[in-house]
Amino acid sequence: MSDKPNNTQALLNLRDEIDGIDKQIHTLLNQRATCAQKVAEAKLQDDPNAIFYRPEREAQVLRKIQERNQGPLADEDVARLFRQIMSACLSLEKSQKVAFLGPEGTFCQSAAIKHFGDWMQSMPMTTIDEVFREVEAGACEYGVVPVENSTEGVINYTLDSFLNSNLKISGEVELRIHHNLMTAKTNDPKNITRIYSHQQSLAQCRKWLDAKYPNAERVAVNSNAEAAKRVMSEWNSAAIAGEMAAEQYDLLILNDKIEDKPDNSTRFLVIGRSEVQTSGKDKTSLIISMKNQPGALFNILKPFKDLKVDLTRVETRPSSSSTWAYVFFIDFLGHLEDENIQKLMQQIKQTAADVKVLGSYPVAVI
Ligand SMILES: C=C(O[C@@H]1C=C(C(=O)O)C=C[C@H]1O)C(=O)O
Repeated sequence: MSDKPNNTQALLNLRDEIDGIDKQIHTLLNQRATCAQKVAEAKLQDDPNAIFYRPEREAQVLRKIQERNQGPLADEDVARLFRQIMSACLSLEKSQKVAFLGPEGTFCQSAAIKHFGDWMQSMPMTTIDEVFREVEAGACEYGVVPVENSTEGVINYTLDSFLNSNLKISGEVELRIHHNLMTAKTNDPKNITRIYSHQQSLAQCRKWLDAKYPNAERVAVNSNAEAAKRVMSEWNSAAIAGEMAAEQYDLLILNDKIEDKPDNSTRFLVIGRSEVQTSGKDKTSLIISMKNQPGALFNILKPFKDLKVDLTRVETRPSSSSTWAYVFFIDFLGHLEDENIQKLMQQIKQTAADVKVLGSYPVAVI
């Protein structure tokens, strides 16, 4: 019998129990990974050009995890763990190249990692247009682009990119956005006279900046990560960016969570070249151009009411075809394969001048 105090023996016994559980988890993880490899073989037998990433199936797995979770781990935490397990399993089937609005350290990269896990190959692009082009050209399987922020509203450039693209929406990611003021570790905060960030981030922190740095010059750049890169070499500058950018560029966070609205979040879209099957809890996005006649908008929206389809977003954008003409970006709950959505599409196509389906995809799970 050990002469150590009783609680140490209890501790050792519990650690032995954890070792036994880890052994089981380890065995099961490799069993699961072996299954995923067999799924990949089955996919290839069915179609030599098989698509390995199946967003609908991943959404179903994550929903089941959350539904049956008994704790003590929180539902979202367990789902994030399984997100990483699926990411590792998918990488055994085929590594996924994912383009995002870079450079390294942007919230867009954080959204890509949240959705695809750590095993995907993230490829930073300079502009949203470049993300679209990389996926269209087949250089990347998927792309992640920002589409709306809870404070600043919709990101028009992303919507406009869909007007001239054949890409489909494969998924959506919601990310809580915390902005931080950061600077090079060698800088003296008292010398800050210029603050860099994306124009959306400057706008989301406007009140804080007005209060703390009313005289500092505010310079909008392509992305928050680019802002972080710049201040590495400027003694009198600071950047507003995410925690990931501070780590990426070894910067000192002077003030954290400086966004004016506490629930500040950004929604990102996952874009790809193929359609997504139904997951059981989906969303569909369309671009609709209307005939220029009285009641045209009413005629477009009436079928949604009649068929009880839940509209989640309606945005208007100038049409690229003619001056003063508009198109509508419409999101609603349901999948194109659903019976009531098929009825809805028939009625919309009768009244709209043109309908472009951007895709049906799972509602964001985590
Ligand atoms: C195993 C599969 O392939 C991939 C991996 C998945 C997983 O690890 O659960 C789920 C969907 C796919 O992205 C599958 O399609 O079932």
